[in-house]
Amino acid sequence: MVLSLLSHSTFITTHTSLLFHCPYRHRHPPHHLKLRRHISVTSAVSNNSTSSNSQNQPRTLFPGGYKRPQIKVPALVLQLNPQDVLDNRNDVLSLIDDAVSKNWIGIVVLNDGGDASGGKMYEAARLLKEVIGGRAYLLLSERVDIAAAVNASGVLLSDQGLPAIVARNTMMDTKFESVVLPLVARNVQTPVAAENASNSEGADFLIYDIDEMKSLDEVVNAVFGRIKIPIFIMTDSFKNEKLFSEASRLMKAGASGLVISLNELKLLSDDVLSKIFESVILSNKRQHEKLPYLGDKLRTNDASNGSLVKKGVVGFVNLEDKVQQLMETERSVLTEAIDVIQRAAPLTDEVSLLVDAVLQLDEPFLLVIVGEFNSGKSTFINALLGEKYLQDGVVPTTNEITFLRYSDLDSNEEQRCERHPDGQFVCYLPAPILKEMIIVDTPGTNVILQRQQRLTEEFVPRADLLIFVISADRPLTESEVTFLRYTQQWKKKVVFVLNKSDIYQNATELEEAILFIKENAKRLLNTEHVTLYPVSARAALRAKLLASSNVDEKNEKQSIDHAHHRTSGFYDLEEFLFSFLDGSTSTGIERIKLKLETPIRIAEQLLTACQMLTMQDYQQAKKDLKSVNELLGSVKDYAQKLESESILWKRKTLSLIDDTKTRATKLTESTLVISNFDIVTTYVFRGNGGALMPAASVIQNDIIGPALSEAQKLLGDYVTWLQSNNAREGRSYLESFMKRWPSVVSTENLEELETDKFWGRKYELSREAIESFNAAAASKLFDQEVREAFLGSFGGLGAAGLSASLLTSVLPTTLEDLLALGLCSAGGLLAISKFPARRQLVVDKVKRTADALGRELEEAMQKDLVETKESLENFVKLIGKPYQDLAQQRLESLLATQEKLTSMESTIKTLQIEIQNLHKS
Ligand SMILES: Nc1nc2c(ncn2[C@@H]2O[C@H](COP(=O)(O)OP(=O)(O)OP(=O)(O)O)[C@@H](O)[C@H]2O)c(=O)[nH]1
Repeated sequence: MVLSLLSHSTFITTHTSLLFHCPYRHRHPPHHLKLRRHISVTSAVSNNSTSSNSQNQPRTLFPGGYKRPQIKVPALVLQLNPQDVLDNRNDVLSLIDDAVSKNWIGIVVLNDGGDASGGKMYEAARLLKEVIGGRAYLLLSERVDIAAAVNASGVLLSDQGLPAIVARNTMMDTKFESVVLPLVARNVQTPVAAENASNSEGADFLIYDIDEMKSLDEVVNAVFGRIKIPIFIMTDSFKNEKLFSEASRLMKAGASGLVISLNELKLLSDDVLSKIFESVILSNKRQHEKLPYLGDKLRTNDASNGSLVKKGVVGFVNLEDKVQQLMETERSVLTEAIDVIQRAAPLTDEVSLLVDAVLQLDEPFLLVIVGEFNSGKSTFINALLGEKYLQDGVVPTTNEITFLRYSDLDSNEEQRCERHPDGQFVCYLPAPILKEMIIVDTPGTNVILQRQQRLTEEFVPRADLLIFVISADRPLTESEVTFLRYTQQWKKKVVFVLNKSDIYQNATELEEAILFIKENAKRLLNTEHVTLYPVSARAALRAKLLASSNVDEKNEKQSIDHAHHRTSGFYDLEEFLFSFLDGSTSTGIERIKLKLETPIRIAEQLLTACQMLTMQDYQQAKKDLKSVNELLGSVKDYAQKLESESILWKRKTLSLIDDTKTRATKLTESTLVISNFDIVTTYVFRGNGGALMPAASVIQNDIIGPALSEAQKLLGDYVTWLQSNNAREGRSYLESFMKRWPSVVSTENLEELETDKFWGRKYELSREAIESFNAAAASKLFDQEVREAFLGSFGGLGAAGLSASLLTSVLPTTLEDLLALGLCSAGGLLAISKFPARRQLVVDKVKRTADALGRELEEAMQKDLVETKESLENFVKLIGKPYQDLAQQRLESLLATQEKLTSMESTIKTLQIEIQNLHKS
């Protein structure tokens, strides 16, 4: 299950919420716009890090921070001047709309037009943006400021223009809510400039200006093969009649497309264009090479495009059929999207918005009336309905979202209002307009009661069209502006109603108010077309009521005439609404588009939010995995530390052995002296067996005995040191894991981990080694060696020879021994001359025995050390493994989620384009 780890109840649980951008967030808790869910997050570094992350929301979620816009290739880039747009706007915009809808044009570049003022460029850009929508990218030449102001997709910089990074950062600063990087393209004329722009600058695509077609070969060789970003070719040398062949040639050679002017666009027939594109798609290998760079998404896009097309969008003659088909496609795509969203963020509350919106696809259009309290919403709705169905008044009257639906009641029947189990308040009224649409009355937006305000805000995403009622006595208040901005987060279409316009003294006052609202709304909504109707809802209602009442004819006529002049705006608005309901008009198609787009926009927002959450989780999971790996890896450091500390223990042990060796050697040397008459005679005559001789007793009692017990103690301490070190480290690892990931290293799991084996383990080879060294046996051996040395030398001499050695009692050294013996007994000389060698043999034997013991101990100590280290490593691996596996799985599942979200976004985008092209069917 995707994010299954997140639901692991015993993980550290942090409440994380992700906000859609909400203008009210500083004023009250924006609970309505939270993507609420509980995320169980693990943090190895700090358990608090996640909660603080969630508070400082990252600006983005995509690797490297932002999502890169994808450039469709092959495509045409249309480059035009502001004046081109402004001079003949309707024709030009419709031409562009057409070309964009057919997918010929992927990018529109608006030049700064040389002497064109910023104002003109801004105006032209807004018009273009409006007509293009999300179907193609709009880039402005050089003017980063205007690009940011009109929310264009990016900028085209000249060869000498701003550095790409500066342009990108400037745009990003102004588009802080966007997770899509602005596009930065560069105009180049030479291969070197092209390479610089693509490599070091990081431009997204290039427009290559070729002076002469003859330099094409140079460009092909030096540029196309080496530069990976899309390159669109611009040249004056296209001859219209030859355009097709030249364009095909260039694109087959590797160009991503051509830059064309408005005039060229006018001349290019669909036929020519489709031939160019087909020939390129069929034969251009570079196209395929580019796909990996452009990302899998493009391929998915194409695939989903194809699938949408296959599903029958193309080929419908009848708009209704097409709408029906689109709706079905949309329903199935969105049902899948709901599934993807629920899996990606299981506790997302807002998914219900999408569920509702999908269910409502079949429902009539949702016309939602919003506005501040007391602006006249209820009166306005009553006027639309032609009856005083709703209460009006100066105190806030609407506390609930109220759906007004059509019902076939006869006029005598009571109107029926009921609260539905899902919390909706629905009133069934017999007003004819409700046959075509559902009107939704909402609580005023600046009410002191926050609940009502939130209700309205929450409802905004579901609206197909917002009627924003502004009261003439306070046109565009600050809170209205804030609310308006918020509606744009959901990209809602807004129609303004300036109500109570009867309070203006004269037409000039009214005109001024209209101008003021329109100008400000244009800026706020970033659109050229602001629809505003000045009305007097009260007068319109009165007129309608009068018309339907039984007053005498003369009065009636007077009243209606009187009302008419005050309510003409209202009739215009009604006309607009009726044309809106008529699918055969352009506003009617607009309504269908809006209706179809409502769930799409919700899905878009939810998917973006899910991407953010998933990215946060992904980063966290990566940190977790890194941290568990580090923790596991740190055992090696510990082992190294243990190893180096153990050297001291070994040194101590070896030096003890060494001391003992020295003392034993000395004793041997001092014992094996001929002048030790007593000793010699005792050894020679006592014969084998019996108690140890004094020297051997000294060896046993004074040298080996104490040394052994000292060594035993030392090695005992060493073993304890190893064990306690291991126990301490093991426990500390266990605590670390338990503290950070209590669910994984739970006490229950521990039993399974058989930690007893770890804790109960003893490392005692060294102690065993020393204990197996037998002091008595060693002393006995020494005794024998000494005796053999004496016997071998003196055994055959007899008493005479031996007595001669009396002389030597005063002579301390071996040489003197020999000299003395030589003088006294020439016959003994030969026998005795071998004595020093024998003595040396004994000494060497003592040394060898000591050295062997030293080596044995050292080896045993090393083995104990290695076992200790291994057992700790195994233990840590054992307790860390479940988490390591889990963290790894989590990472993989989050990656899979990201892929699904991205592919869903792509499918939805394609669908959205289909919807936006609806008017072209
Ligand atoms: N002068 C004038 N007053 C109007 C007009 N329309 C409504 N009013 C008055 O404005 C006040 C508020 O009208 P409502 O229709 O209750 O306003 P509302 O926006 O529905 O109020 P809430 O539901 O409380 O948010 C009432 O006293 C209406 O009579 C109009 O066109 N002209």
